[in-house]
Amino acid sequence: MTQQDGTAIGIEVTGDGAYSISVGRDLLGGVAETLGERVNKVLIVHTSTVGRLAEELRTELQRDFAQVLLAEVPDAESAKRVEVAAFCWKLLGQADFTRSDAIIGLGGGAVTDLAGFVAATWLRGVRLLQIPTTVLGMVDAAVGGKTGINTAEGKNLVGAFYAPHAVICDTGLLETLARNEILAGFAEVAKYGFIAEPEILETIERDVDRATDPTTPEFLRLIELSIAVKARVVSEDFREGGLREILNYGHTLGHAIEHAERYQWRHGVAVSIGMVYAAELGRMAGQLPDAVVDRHRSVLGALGLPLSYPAGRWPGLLATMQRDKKARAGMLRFIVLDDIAKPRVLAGVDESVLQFAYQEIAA
Ligand SMILES: NC(=O)c1ccc[n+]([C@@H]2O[C@H](COP(=O)([O-])OP(=O)(O)OC[C@H]3O[C@@H](n4cnc5c(N)ncnc54)[C@H](O)[C@@H]3O)[C@@H](O)[C@H]2O)c1
Ligand SMILES: O=C(O)C(=O)C[C@@H](O)[C@H](O)[C@H](O)COP(=O)(O)O
Ligand SMILES: [Zn+2]
Repeated sequence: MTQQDGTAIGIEVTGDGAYSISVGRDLLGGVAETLGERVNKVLIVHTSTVGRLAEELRTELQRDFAQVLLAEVPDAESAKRVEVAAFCWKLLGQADFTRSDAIIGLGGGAVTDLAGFVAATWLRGVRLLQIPTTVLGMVDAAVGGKTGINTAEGKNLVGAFYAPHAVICDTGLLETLARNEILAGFAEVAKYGFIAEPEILETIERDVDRATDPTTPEFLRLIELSIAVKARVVSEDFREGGLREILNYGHTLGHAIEHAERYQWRHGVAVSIGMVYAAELGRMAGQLPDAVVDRHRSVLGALGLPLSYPAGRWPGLLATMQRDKKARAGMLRFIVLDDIAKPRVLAGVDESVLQFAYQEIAA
């Protein structure tokens, strides 16, 4: 991490398609420069919840670029549909967007996943600038180059690995974000604590209110620590050949819960339950100590996140998990911990053990 000009921290993702993630406040004045001179036209993909911000950004960018268009898309998970991607492709086609033009994803993780997918697929790839406006987008969705949409069969089943040109995380944009959205984002922050960075867990345990208040130094530190873990992993394994799978901690069951809830639940909320399940599995099928399992419940509980799910839902969840991207030849794979910051893949576990672990989180 390098301090840039006193206001922004720069975190680098290295390897093919290297890019920089800036974290700080009042950073949107630098968007035009970040996009670069070769860009001619810009499409800003956003939802109505950040509509005013999108308008302001458009006005600002019109000084530097020939054409700046807005694509307002449906809110939250409804944005991650092929029909919405097609709507964006249509706008790009009608405005004659070429490979020297650019797309901005401005919004939560759902918007940045969609905008990233549209950028990856339009003309097989145009410049992408991600400007996340949620905690979850800043620490996770917008910063790692995984893009995608859902299908009727499951979550993120269509997508591409596509590196952004840059990511700008302006924490001032979080001022309008609802408290429950901040806490949902903290599920992914806690995930980094469990898989890699104990300081994150200690900071939440010390004072959860300060940790989750976007105006405190503790909050900023947690955002930076989280992005740093993600950047380290993505730099080493952009296309998820191995190491990157650890970022899916809690997601095998989490994605199945999102599917079961018809995507009406927030991603982080589902992942919270998924992490408690993964911890129980790590205890039963691995060697995770009881105290660490308890710590999952205390940290996630302190964040006000759910820890259990109805007992009768197991058969449906199991069927959905078989379609998880980590599954190989019908064999389910989970990320479990041997201890804090010691993640590994667990594969080929007997279904009875999977169900037994589920009983521990069943409401
Ligand atoms: N690509 C990845 O690596 C990755 C990682 C994690 C999550 N994700 C995806 O991210 C999505 C979840 O992202 P999310 O939690 O940001 O949810 P989201 O995008 O649905 O946003 C949550 C809500 O906050 C609103 N909002 C956004 N910014 C706001 C602001 N500044 N002020 C007021 N309201 C605002 C949105 O309109 C929405 O209603 C899921 O689809 C998940 O699969 C992707
Ligand atoms: O960046 C990654 O890699 C992750 O797994 C991050 C997750 O938090 C994220 O939800 C991701 O979209 C899940 O990936 P998927 O490949 O299982 O859809
Ligand atoms: Zn996630």
